[in-house]
Amino acid sequence: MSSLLDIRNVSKRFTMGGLFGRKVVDAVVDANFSLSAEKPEIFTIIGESGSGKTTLARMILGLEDPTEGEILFRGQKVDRHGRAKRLDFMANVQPVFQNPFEAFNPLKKIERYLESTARRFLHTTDKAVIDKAMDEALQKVGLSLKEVRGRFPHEMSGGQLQRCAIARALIPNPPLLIADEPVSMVDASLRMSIVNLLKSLRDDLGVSVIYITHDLATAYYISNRLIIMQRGRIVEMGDARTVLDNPEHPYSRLLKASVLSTDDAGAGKLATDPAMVSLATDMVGKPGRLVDRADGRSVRVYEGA
Ligand SMILES: Nc1ncnc2c1ncn2[C@@H]1O[C@H](COP(=O)(O)OP(=O)(O)OP(=O)(O)O)[C@@H](O)[C@H]1O
Repeated sequence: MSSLLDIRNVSKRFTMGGLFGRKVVDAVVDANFSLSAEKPEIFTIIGESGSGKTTLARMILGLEDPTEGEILFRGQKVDRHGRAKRLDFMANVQPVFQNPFEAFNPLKKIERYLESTARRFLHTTDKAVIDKAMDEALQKVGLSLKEVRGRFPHEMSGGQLQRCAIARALIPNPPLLIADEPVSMVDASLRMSIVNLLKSLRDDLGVSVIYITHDLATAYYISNRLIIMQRGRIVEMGDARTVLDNPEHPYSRLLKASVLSTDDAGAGKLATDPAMVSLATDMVGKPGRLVDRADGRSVRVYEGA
C-alpha cells in the first residue's frame, strides 16, 4: 500500500533564553505514524493544551522543521525551503485553522481570499475559470459563490466563515487537510455541521483529514484512527473506537474521565480526581516504549510499571 504521509521518528525541541536561564521544551518526541494514499481517513490527534498537537501539525504543514526525524508526503521529504516545491506541496496539504475570524481580514471581502487562492494554485487569471473553481469549492461545503459574493467576514456566522475557510482550502483539490481545532471557536449549535462536513469530505470526496482536538466526543464520532499525546509523546494509538471505548494508558483514561473545567474551556485543561491525575502524570518525561496490542492499538509502557 502506498502512503500519503509518513511521520518517521519526528521530534521537535524548542530552546529559549540566553546563556543563563536556558529553557528547553521537547514539544514532540519521536512521533511515528503513516496515512495510506488509498484509504482516506480522519486521523485525529488528541491531547490537552501543550501536548504538542499544533507543533506536530506545523511540521506536517512544513511551517516548522523537525529537530530530528523526517516527514514524507507521497514518499518525498517535506521541504519548506524551495518556493516551487513549496507551492506544489501546499496544493496537496492544506490547513484549516481554529479561528475563522482570524483567518480572514475583516476589511476584505471573503471572495478575495478565494480568488487569490484560485489564481495561485490554478495558475490562471481567467475570471470565468476562477469563479467556477470558487463556486465548486463553496458547493462542496454547502455554500455557493452567489451567497458569498460581496460579503465581509463579519456578515457571516462563525460556522459559515469556517465553511468558507474550508472551501478556500479545497480549491487546489488537496488529498490532505490539516484541521487544527476547527470547531473550537464555532458556536456549539453549529459545531456538528462542521464535523459532519469533514466526514463528508472524507466519504464523498476522498480527502484525508488530520483532525486536531481535545474534544473526545467529536473525535469519537468522526475519527478512523487516533493518537493520544501527552507532553509531546504518543501514549496510545489505534482505531478510534477501540481506544476510546476502553483506553489503556493512564493518561488516555484520565482524558476520558475528565471534565474540562469551564473557566478553561477551549484551553483544554484537565480537572478531575487527583489520584487519577497523579497516576497519569507520573510517567511524564519517561520515555517508555510503544507496544503493539492484539487488538491493533499501541500503548506506551514503562520499565518496572
Ligand atoms: N515557537 C515556540 N517556541 C517555544 N516553545 C514552543 C513554541 N511552540 C510551541 N512551544 C511549546 O511546545 C509545547 C507544545 O505546544 P503546542 O502548541 O504544540 O501544544 P498543543 O497541544 O497544540 O496546545 P494547544 O491545545 O494549547 O494549542 C508547549 O510547551 C509550548 O509552550
